[in-house]
Amino acid sequence: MQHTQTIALARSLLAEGRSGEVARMLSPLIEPLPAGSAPADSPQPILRALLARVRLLRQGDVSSAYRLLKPLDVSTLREHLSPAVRAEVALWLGWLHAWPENLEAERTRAFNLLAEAERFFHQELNTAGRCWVQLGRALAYLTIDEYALALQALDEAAALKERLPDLQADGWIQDLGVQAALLTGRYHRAERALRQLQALAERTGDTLLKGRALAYQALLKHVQGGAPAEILATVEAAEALLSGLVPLPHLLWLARAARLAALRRQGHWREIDRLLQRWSGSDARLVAHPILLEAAELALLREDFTTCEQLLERMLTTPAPAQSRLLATRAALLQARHFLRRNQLARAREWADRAHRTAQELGLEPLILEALLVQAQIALAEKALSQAQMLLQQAEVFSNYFSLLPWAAWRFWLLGERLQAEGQPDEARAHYVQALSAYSLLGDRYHTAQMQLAVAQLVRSTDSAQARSLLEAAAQTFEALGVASRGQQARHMLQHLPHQASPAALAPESQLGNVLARAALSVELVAEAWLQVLEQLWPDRWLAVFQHTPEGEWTSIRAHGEAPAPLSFPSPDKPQTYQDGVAWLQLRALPGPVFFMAARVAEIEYADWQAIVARLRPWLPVVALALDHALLRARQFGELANGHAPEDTQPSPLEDLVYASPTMRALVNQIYRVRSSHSPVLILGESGTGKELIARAVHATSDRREAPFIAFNCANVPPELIDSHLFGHEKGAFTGALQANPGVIRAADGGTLFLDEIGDLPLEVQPKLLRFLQEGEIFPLGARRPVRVNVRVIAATHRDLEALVREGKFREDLYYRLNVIPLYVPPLRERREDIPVLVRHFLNTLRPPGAPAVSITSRAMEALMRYDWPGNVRQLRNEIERALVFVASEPAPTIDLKDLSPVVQRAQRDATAPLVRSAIDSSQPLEAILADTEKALIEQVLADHRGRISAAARALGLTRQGLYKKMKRLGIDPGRFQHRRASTNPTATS
Ligand SMILES: Nc1ncnc2c1ncn2[C@@H]1O[C@H](COP(=O)(O)OP(=O)(O)OP(=O)(O)O)[C@@H](O)[C@H]1O
Repeated sequence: MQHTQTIALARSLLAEGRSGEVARMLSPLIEPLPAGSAPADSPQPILRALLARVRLLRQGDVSSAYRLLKPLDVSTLREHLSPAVRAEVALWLGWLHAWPENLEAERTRAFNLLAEAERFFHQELNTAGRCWVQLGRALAYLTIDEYALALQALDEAAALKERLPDLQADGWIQDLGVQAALLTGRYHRAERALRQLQALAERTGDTLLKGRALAYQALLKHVQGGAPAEILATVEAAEALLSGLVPLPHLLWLARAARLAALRRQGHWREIDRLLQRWSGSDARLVAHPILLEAAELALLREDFTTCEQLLERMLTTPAPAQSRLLATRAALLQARHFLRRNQLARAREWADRAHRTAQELGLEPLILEALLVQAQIALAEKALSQAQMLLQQAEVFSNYFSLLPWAAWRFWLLGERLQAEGQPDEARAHYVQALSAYSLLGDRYHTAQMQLAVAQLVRSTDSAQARSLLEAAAQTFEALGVASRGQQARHMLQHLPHQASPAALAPESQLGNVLARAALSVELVAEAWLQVLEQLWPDRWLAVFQHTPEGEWTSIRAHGEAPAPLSFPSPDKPQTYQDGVAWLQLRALPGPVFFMAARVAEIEYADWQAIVARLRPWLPVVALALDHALLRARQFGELANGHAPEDTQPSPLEDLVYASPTMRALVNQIYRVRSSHSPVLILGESGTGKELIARAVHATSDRREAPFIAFNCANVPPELIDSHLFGHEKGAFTGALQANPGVIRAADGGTLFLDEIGDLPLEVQPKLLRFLQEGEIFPLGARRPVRVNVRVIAATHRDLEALVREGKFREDLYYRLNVIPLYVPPLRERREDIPVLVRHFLNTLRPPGAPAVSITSRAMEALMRYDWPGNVRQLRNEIERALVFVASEPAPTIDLKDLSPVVQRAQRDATAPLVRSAIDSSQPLEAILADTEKALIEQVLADHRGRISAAARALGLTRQGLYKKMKRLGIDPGRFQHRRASTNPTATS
């Protein structure tokens, strides 16, 4: 067969994922290249590029791939090749320079080579080539710690891939997606990508992909607090697949990291010593940093401070071959914990601050959270209580992590320390007990013993029997682990315990932690454990645990005794209710399934029941955690294995709200935190940032979600009519009031009223609104009596309300009354990470039904990301809508730079002049460019003023007529910008 045919066949086999056959076919054809040159017509360069691709992607064999391509790694040589071969060679060389295990790699060359390849693929409309370029970029970004850019490149690769039948590209999109999601703390996204990766690995029989998927699964289980034994089993499976394949152990290291963490939790520290010893022998440079980090962690736990310090010193002074800033941040955190343990608090703080800064620069949430908690711990040791309190509050922004056991345990511990330092020993003990249970749920022996010590310290004078059993357990653990100083501390405390004549029997609930630790394997077991404890405290009654699914179904999970005949279920968002002789207690709240326990309680016994509930209250967070854990396991082991879709990351009430930035995530967390409050909310932010969407989200997550949401824009109603629109009027209340009108406040009864542009509320109406907020009553015009209404008010404005107060245009008392829960929506230019996801969202939602998918080039996306968006998300939405019209008639519609408005294009040109020059050169005459610019400018101003012609004309220095003329000439429809005006008529949504 001719080489040309062989190459064509190889390409089609590669697209089908049959790369093993390609390797067998191509290997014998490789010949040495003549020294110093590569003849233009030789098939060798392309054969080498294809084979290098297989060696790299299928076997992870960097050195063999590099041997094949190294002779071509000189640009003067590549210049002699045909453009297509040159692009292919540049692509795979780019990949090699991005590859984290390539110790000879120069990372900047990776980007140059990939750009070289992209130029050609772009001209040739080679979608497959462009997709592999984006994947190469994603890998390179991951290697140099640019995680947001890596996620963006992956999104672009995924969009290009939509039109390709390339299973291998699919595999890599998921593979790199899991890595990026794991590091940035997007665990649901990681789970989703992992499931797809596993399905693909199954379909293609690709062992490397299978092994990688298992390694990620082990890591995911670890960060989510999975049982150590299960983590170890997954790691073993991963190692069995990978070790035969991968000559360099960087990949294996992922699985090994999970193994070491599991062993650390189980207390098998000597086994860790042995493994580190073994692994450090080979490929020393590659794994040096992770090994040093692991060894330092262990030295710290053993309180061998000198070794710990030396190891970290060594690590911080040698640059790592990949992800060096990530590793340095981890090392800094460990330094901080190490100095904290030695009570050198100033140095500890220095390191923790440094780690916090770099974690923030990298945008890695789990590391930011870790830094915050270490900083809080240091502040507690410094007795800087308000500082500690502030740091712990900041950590609450990441509350979604606290449903995962490792974070929950740490948080309980710190809260315990804080309460102890504030002189609240009972509260502190409750939190330590929660930490203790969470650590034992995790199977973390060292920290369990540490919490046993902490609880014992607090109870030793009041309950020496409990203190004794805790101290004995702690001493044994510390001695077994070889942590001598802690063991001695426990023994010393044991010797000085006051003697108790007859040891009091252990209260049933104090065994609960241990029972739950075993029970967290499944929801049914947790329910059973809980019921058994309750039965001891409240014998001979009907007791049950129920689940309420998001679809609204109630199911009994476990029950003891006979259920009352007609059983009526409580409202799922009430933490505690008593109805028809049954007491209900919420065990786990939203999001996800809600759990309740029910008990038959006669009315006269209700007080006794409440006493039992009070006694059990400290355990409720632990039960909730055990349930969370069991649900997580069910997802990991059930659906992950058989490919079902789990519940989505974004809870459904917020599905219209699209975001990726940490600031927006923090905002969403805040919305969840205030969901059960009925206080007014004040949303501040520039025009078009999504304030109304946020208001809708507050409503949709609250217990008012079934009742109406009414939006009212104070700026769009003539001032003299606002009063009657808001508060309603009786028939004949004023001239022209031919019908009675209830007004929007009454229309929102039971639900939420959204008052947009509250800064425009006329001064005369303000006292009436204040009265309503204070009294919950309104006085419709012409009415004789006040009317009571139950409405939650959410107000929003883009104006500076404090300035309006100073200028006397807004009442101060009303401002304070509205500003109970302030929410701030940042402008889009301060959260550019949201732009790619918003763009994709609008590309999907704004195209007509049935129209083909539209993609976007990286140049266009880059321009969208650079532009400052004075009109925020609304302007971005208009921009995409406009571009979609331009490309609608293309067979494979793609938005390129030239399809964007000139102002946006300019943002890109300022950064990369040549790109825009080519766009202008290629397309239009000067008049057209000027017309476009003028059109975009007018559209932008119209967007900023929400279609108000007079205001826009003023801003542009035109008369109304002048503006109308221009709009007519340029084909601008002002109606498009009046979206908000249309929505001022009260609309009820539920
Ligand atoms: N995070 C987001 N995800 C999806 N769409 C968004 C997001 N933010 C804003 N939008 C869209 O942008 C447009 C403007 O949003 P919205 O009307 O909520 O802004 P606003 O801040 O209330 O504006 P104004 O201050 O002018 O009243 C809407 O079409 C909205 O759907």
